[in-house]
Amino acid sequence: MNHLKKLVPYLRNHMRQYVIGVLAVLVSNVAVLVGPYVVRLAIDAISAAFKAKADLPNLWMYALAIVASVLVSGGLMLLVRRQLVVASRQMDYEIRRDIFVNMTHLDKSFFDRSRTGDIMNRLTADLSAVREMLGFGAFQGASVISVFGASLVVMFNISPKLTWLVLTVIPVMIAVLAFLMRLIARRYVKAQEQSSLISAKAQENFSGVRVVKGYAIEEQEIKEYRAMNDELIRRNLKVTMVEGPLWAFLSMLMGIAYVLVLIYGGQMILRGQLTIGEFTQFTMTLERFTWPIMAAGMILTITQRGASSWERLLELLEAKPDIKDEGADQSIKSIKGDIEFRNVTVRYGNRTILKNLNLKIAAGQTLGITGATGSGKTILMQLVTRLIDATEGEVLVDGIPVKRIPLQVLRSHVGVVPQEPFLFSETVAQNVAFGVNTNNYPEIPTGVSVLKSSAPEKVEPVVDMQKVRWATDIAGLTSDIEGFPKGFDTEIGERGVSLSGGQKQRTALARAIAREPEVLILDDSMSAVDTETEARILSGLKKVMPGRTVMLVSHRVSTLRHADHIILLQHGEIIEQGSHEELVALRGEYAELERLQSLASDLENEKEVNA
Ligand SMILES: Nc1ncnc2c1ncn2[C@@H]1O[C@H](COP(=O)(O)OP(=O)(O)OP(=O)(O)O)[C@@H](O)[C@H]1O
Repeated sequence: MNHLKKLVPYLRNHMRQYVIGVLAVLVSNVAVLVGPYVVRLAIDAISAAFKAKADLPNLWMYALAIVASVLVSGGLMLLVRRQLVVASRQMDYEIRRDIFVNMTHLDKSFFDRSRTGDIMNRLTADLSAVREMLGFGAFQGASVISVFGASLVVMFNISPKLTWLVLTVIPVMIAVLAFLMRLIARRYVKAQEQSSLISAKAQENFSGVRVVKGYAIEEQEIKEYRAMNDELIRRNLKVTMVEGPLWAFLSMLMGIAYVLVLIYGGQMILRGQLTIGEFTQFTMTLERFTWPIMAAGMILTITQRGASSWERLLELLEAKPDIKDEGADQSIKSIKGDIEFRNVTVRYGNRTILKNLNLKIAAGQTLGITGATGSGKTILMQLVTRLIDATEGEVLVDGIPVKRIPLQVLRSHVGVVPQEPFLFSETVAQNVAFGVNTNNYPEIPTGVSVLKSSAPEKVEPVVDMQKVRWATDIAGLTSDIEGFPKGFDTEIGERGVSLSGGQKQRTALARAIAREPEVLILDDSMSAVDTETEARILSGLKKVMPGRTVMLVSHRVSTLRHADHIILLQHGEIIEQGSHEELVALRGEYAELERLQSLASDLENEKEVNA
């Protein structure tokens, strides 16, 4: 329950709404009890008139008093909803906003470990459970306490003996509730975990729909999805199986209390210890009194669910990035592009990915990197933007250890085109202009009430079409775009489904070029582009990006020969390095690669000629 304390800052922001809401609940519930009291007065007045054979009292006054109490109580309940339910909606937003902001600062390793579907489930289902606890739960909780207290006072006032009789069933109820609630909480968490797995499965199936269809494994996926849903139903039923008997048992206990009151209360009337009016008021109040006991179970369920869900959300809200910006020298505003790897070793567990690597790239140089799959090429690139940090040794940019350069500065001056491009569901132009002019977005405040912070100004993304066109020209994409139905304004579906692999890669390349970065990293990012187009793009790049450092990963010798210096990685170590000519002359692995690729290319040309 310690983690619930972490909700306090959010609640504190809405203190006024909670105070007004809870006060209104109290007054409303006291007003409700006025009804039975007026009924008692009316019945006793009628009985007295009947006994004295006098005229009937004016019943209109009683009726009006009952209507007035109902109106006051109903009106206040409306006010309660406006305060507590509105506050819970606002906190729902505040928590979601804070989680979103925190998550955008987490690094790659967190997302490597997490499943998107699970995160989405937490941000929807778990957040709803927390909202329900903060709004409906708080509202009902305040109601339960006030109705319970006020009815108890009224009942004691009418007859302490009858009240004690009713109270004999309470300890049994509390014991049963306490036992079953713990069971419900455990089973609820298991159901939520399964629900997350299902969301993750659906999300992966939809994003990977081409693989699923390509392998014709729809039936298998449907079967697995069904089995997972069956398990969810089973787990939810296990929750219901406890909840069902719980309500039945509580109703039975309250039924017993009613029977006791009827028998004993009836005898008290006959003995003249209680008037009929008092007895009626007692039973009517008892009806109100039973509600909190029954509702306590529901509120505990809501609270248990909310608390378990909040714990799951805290994992997102409190996750800390492994790569931190502390110790950065904030006076560094830009970089030039000299890169050095000094005795760099990278390990994952006991696997060594890069071994004591030393390498220098002067600003403006193009470094070619090749090596078998899994030899550590991508990891080497990721060290430059600090997507990961070296386990041992140092990476330096302009002679400064990367840890001392603010992350924002480092990353905004390095353009990365990853192996698998990711495009957003926006227009081609917006996708290319994605990383340009991001500084004019106001920072989203966190940890503050939505009521106190003004809504962030709407910043329309300004697309500098001249720059976009310049970038797509270099990336060899302009003629493709002009062939699209709406040119640069063509919407790209989720993950760019309407583009070919090569077009997607070139869009990602144009995006990196548009930022005019000091360092450009191309991680095998033109594998789907034919060699001729690639050669054109690379020589175009050289012309427009003089003085900029390029790191070029490729398996193609035809690509690598554009580099000033080439390294060949094997199991995380540089086994050969030099210029293209030097490496060919070395007659090592690189020369063998070149020989095989020229042979393949000659064979290809021969085939074309014969055809
Ligand atoms: N998060 C991780 N945890 C554990 N091992 C990892 C992680 N990321 C990468 N590796 C491992 O590090 C090694 C190097 O990976 P890297 O992606 O750098 O290979 P690569 O040379 O770029 O290969 P490819 O040409 O196939 O892209 C691989 O064996 C990979 O399995």
